[in-house]
Amino acid sequence: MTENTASSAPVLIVEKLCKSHGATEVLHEVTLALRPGERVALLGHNGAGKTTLMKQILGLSTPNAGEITIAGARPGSDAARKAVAYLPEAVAFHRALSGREQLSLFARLAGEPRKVVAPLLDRVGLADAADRRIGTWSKGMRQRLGLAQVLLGRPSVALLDEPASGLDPISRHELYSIIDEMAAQGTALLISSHALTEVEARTDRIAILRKGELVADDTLARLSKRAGLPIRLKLTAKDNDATELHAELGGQRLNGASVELFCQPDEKMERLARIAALGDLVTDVEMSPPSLEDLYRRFSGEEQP
Ligand SMILES: Nc1ncnc2c1ncn2[C@@H]1O[C@H](COP(=O)(O)OP(=O)(O)OP(=O)(O)O)[C@@H](O)[C@H]1O
Repeated sequence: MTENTASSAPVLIVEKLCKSHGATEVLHEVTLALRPGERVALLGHNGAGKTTLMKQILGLSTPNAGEITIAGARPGSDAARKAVAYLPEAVAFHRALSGREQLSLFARLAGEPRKVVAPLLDRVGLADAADRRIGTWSKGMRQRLGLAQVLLGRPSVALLDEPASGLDPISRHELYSIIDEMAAQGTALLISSHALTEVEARTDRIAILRKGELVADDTLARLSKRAGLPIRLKLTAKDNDATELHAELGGQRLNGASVELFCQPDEKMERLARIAALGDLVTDVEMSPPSLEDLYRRFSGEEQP
């Protein structure tokens, strides 16, 4: 997130958006705003409505109620189409074209000069494969070409639907560094994902859709606080014998050598002071705050709040 992000006006505003397919309501009063440079993870179970929300933002489908504004424009208008870029979950390209030909075509459609194509192919790691037919490429390579297309128009808003799917660990790492670069240049990114550990470290905010309703939209730290999930403390005992430590502190013994305790964030310092007072009975303390996976379970309804 850029430094002035917090003070700038949102570039994407979704207000009380409702969408039904027949009698089924797929999105219910979804409200969400993204400021320039923000990276927001959009999480939710299969069928929660993530792709449907992106389609409404793109103007590919019309909502039943509510409003969307992209850089001041309505979805589907020329101004909005210029401002927003989309990487679909399954990227499809012309298999007979080479990567360079396909991206050149996109550049022409976007009104960009041909000279932007080679540096972009290089940026997404496709310089060597650029002149081979896309039909011979792996899924990960096609995904990278999709990312080059997203970068092409220097969009104000980028919607990435499962961008890491099909990518190997190194490519995933590169993907997130491209996402960081786009954010640093002011693009607001909405990134749908099931890869919780990845988005935990690489996004500024977490939005969770549950059966079409937005049940969480905040930073990981604030969501943790709101959920009141406990912190885990794992203590290693002197001489790998946890008998005395367990008698002092209670909790759960692990392999006879460690003790596991859970406490609320506001009890943490008091617990640590008590542990420190035990002197060399404790040789190590590991502290783990709740992970995004724990929070996701809580907010997505796998576990009742
Ligand atoms: N054109 C359509 N007609 C009828 N139902 C639809 C249509 N498009 C989506 N749906 C339904 O809307 C719900 C939300 O689908 P959506 O694709 O938005 O979910 P998602 O969160 O993107 O899921 P996934 O993680 O599996 O990609 C699903 O129950 C889906 O079956």
